[in-house]
Amino acid sequence: MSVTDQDWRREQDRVTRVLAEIDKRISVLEQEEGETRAEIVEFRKNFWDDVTVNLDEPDDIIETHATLRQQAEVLSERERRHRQTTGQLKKLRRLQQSPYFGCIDFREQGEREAERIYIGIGSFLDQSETEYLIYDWRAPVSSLYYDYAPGPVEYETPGGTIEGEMVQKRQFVIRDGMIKSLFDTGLTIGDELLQEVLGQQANLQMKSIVATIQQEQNRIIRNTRSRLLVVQGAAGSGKTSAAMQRVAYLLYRFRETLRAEQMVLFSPNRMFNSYVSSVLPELGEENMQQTTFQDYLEYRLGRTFELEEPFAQLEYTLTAGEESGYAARLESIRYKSSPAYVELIERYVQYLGQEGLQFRNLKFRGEIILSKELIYDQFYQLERSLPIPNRLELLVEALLQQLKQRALHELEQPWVEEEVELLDNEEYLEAFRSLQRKKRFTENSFDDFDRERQLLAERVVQKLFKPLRAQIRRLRFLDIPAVYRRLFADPQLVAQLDLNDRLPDCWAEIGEQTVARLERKELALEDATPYLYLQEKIEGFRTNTAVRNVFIDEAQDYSAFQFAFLRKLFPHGKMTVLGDFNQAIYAHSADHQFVFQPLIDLYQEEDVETILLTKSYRSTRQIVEFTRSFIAGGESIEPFNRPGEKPTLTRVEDERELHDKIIEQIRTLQSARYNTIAIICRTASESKHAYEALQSAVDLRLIDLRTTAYEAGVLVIPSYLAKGVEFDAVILYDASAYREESERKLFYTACTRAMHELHLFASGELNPFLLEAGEDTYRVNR
Ligand SMILES: Nc1ncnc2c1ncn2[C@@H]1O[C@H](COP(=O)(O)OP(=O)(O)OP(=O)(O)O)[C@@H](O)[C@H]1O
Repeated sequence: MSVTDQDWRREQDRVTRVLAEIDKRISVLEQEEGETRAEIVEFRKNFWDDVTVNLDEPDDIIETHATLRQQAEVLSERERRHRQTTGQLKKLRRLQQSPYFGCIDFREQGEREAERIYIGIGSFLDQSETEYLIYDWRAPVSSLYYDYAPGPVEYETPGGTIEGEMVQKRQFVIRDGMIKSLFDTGLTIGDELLQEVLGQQANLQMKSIVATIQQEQNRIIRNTRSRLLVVQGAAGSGKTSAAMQRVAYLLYRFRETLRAEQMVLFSPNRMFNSYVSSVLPELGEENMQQTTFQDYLEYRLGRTFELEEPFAQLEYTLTAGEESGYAARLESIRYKSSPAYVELIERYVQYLGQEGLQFRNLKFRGEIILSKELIYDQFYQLERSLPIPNRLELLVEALLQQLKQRALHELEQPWVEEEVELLDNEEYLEAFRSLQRKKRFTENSFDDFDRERQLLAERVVQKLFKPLRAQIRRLRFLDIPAVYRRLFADPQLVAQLDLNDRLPDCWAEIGEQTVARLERKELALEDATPYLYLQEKIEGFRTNTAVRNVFIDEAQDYSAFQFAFLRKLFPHGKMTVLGDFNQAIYAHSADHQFVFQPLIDLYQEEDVETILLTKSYRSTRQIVEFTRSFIAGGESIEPFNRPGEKPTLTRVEDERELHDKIIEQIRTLQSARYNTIAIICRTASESKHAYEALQSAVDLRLIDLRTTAYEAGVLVIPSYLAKGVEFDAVILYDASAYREESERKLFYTACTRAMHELHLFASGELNPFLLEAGEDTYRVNR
C-alpha cells in the first residue's frame, strides 16, 4: 500500500520532532550524569570527614556504625542514580539512530478514537511524562504489531485481555533522522522490509530482528507460561534470532525480578558465543551468561579425566572408518546416549543402594587408618531406605568422629614428639602467644612447659589431619571411577541390570574399549555425561538455584542424558530448547524427529509447549528449494520468497582441477563483493588439506577449534564448526566426500549456511543425496 506524499511529510515532521525531544532529554541527562559523577567523586573523597570514629564505649561503637551505614547508603543511592542515568542515556542514543520502526493505529473496544502507537527498541515519554512518543517493542500493546494485520485484534496484559481494532499498520526505516522508507503493510510484517534486510550481506555477528519479527517467532519470544518451550525449526527459520529476542523480552517483562546473569545460554561452541553476543547489547540489554555443555563437563570432570572434545569425537566418527574397533565405538556412542542407558544407570544406582558401592582406603602417614572394607560395612549398615546421598552425609559425620578419635590416639605417638622438635621458631612463638591469650581468658594456672608441648603436639596433629578431614567432606573416600568402570568390567552384573535386553550386541568390545580408556584416565565424550550423572546420583545433585531461564541452542545434538542432567542442574530454570532434527550431526543423535522427547518426558504435559517453524529466512528461495530435497519431509520447509541464482554443481576430474575451479569461483565471488565466503569442508583434516592447497592462490583463513571469532573474507571451515552461523556465499569443497547415510544431515547443515550463493564441487561420484535433488533445482557446470 502506498503512502501519500503528505503522509510522508507528516511522518517526517514527527520524526524530526521526536528526535528534537530526544536530543533535549539527552542534554539534560548528560548534565545530570556529570553532576552525579562529580558528587560521587566528592563524596568518596570526603567520606570519612562526616564520620566520627569512636570505638571506646559500646554506645560509641553503635553510633559510629550507624553513621557509617548512613554514609554508605547515601553513596550507593547516588551510584544507583548514576547507573540509571547512564542506562537511559545509552538507550536514548540508540533511539537517536532510529527512533522507531513501526506504528499501528489501535482503537480499543468502547473508544471512539484510535490511538497511534509508535514502536521502537525502547520507550520514550514526552516532557510531561504523560504521552508515550515511542513504545517499547516489548510492551504488551506492541505485540499487536507482530501478531495481526489490520482488523479485529486483541492482546494480553497482566491485567487481562484487551480487544479492539487495528486500523492501520505502518513500517519505517529511519536513518540519521530521515525516513528512508515508509509503507503500510497488510498481513505479515512487510515483505518489503524483510526482503531488504535479508538481501543484505552477512554480518560477522548476529543482528537483532526486532523490526521484522514474524508472528510465529513472536510466540516464542513472548511465551511466559511454559516451563519447557521446545522449538523445532528448519535451518534458517530464526530459532537463534528468536531466542535472543526472547531473552530481551523476558528481561523487560520481569524487569523487577530478573537479571541478565540469571539466564544462561548453552551454545554449540565458543565461536558461536561470540557470534551471538552482539544482539542483546544492540537491543539495549546486557548479555546473559553463555557457556557450552563441554565447558561445564570440563569444569566438573577436568581434574579427574582427560575429556574428549565433541569435535574430536565427530572427527573420529567421520574419518576413522577403517580403524579396528570403529563399529563398536559407534555403537557405544549411540547406546550411551540413549534412554536405554539412562535406565541402566538408574537401575545400577538402585542396586548400589543395596550393595556394590566402591570405596577408597583413607591413609595417614602411609598407613591405612580407615579401610575401604570398614567404610563399606559402615555405609551398608545405615538405614537402607534412605537415598544414597543422605546416607553418605551420615557416613561423613561418622568418619569424621572416627578421625577425631584417631587424632587423639596419634597425640601419644612418638612421631609427634619428633615433629614438634622440628618446628621452627615462628611456630613456637605462635603457640606461646596462643597460650597467653588462652591464659587470659581461662585464668587457669598451668605448667608452662607441658602445656606448650601439648599445644604444639595438637597443632602438629591437627595440621596433618586437616587434609584428611577435607577429603572426607569432599567424599574422596568414594571411588566413582571404579563404580563406573564396573559396569563395563562385570558382564554378569550388567546382564542382571539390563532387564529389557537392550544391550548392544558388541557389548563385550564396548566394555573393553571403555575400561581401557578409563585406565588411561581418559573419558570419551559419550561417557562424560553418564559418568557425571552417576556421580551426582550417588553424591547428590549439585544444583544451581539462581538461574531462572535456560536456553539450549542446537539442542538436537544433546543426548537423553544431557537433558536429564540439565533439568536437574537448574531446578528453578524454565527451559527454552531450540533445534532442528534435520541438523543432528553427531553419531549419537537420534535419527528421527523425537530427539526432544526424552526432555519432554521429564515435564508434565501442561507445562510444555512445542512450536514448529517451517519458514526459512536465511537463504534465497533457490537455495532452500535445492537443500530441502536432501531431507525427509523437506517439502514442508517454506522458503521466504527472496530470489537468487540456482545453486551450482561443478564436476571435476581430479584434485588439481578441483582446486583450480574453486579458485576461479572464489575470484568471481570476490568480484561480486561478498563479505564472507566460506569454503566448507567435511572434516578438520579436509579443511587443513584444502587450506594448504589453496592458500598460495587466494588470501584465506583456516578456522579451527581455537578460533574465537569469525572474520570477514574467505574462510576454510569444517562443516561442524559452521553450525548455527551463515555466510554470504558457500563453496562446498567436495560433495563426493559425503557418502554415508549418516552424513546426510551434515551435508544438509553445510549447504544451508549459504545466504545468497551456493556452489558445490564434486571430485568423484555424486553423493546419494544430490541424486535425490530435483534436476531443475540446481545448475551443473561441466
Ligand atoms: N523475522 C526475521 N527478520 C529478519 N531476519 C530474520 C528473521 N528471522 C530470521 N531472520 C534471519 O534469518 C537468518 C537465520 O536466522 P537464525 O540463525 O536465527 O536461524 P536458525 O533457525 O537458528 O538457523 P540454523 O538452525 O540454520 O542455525 C539470520 O540471518 C536472521 O537474521
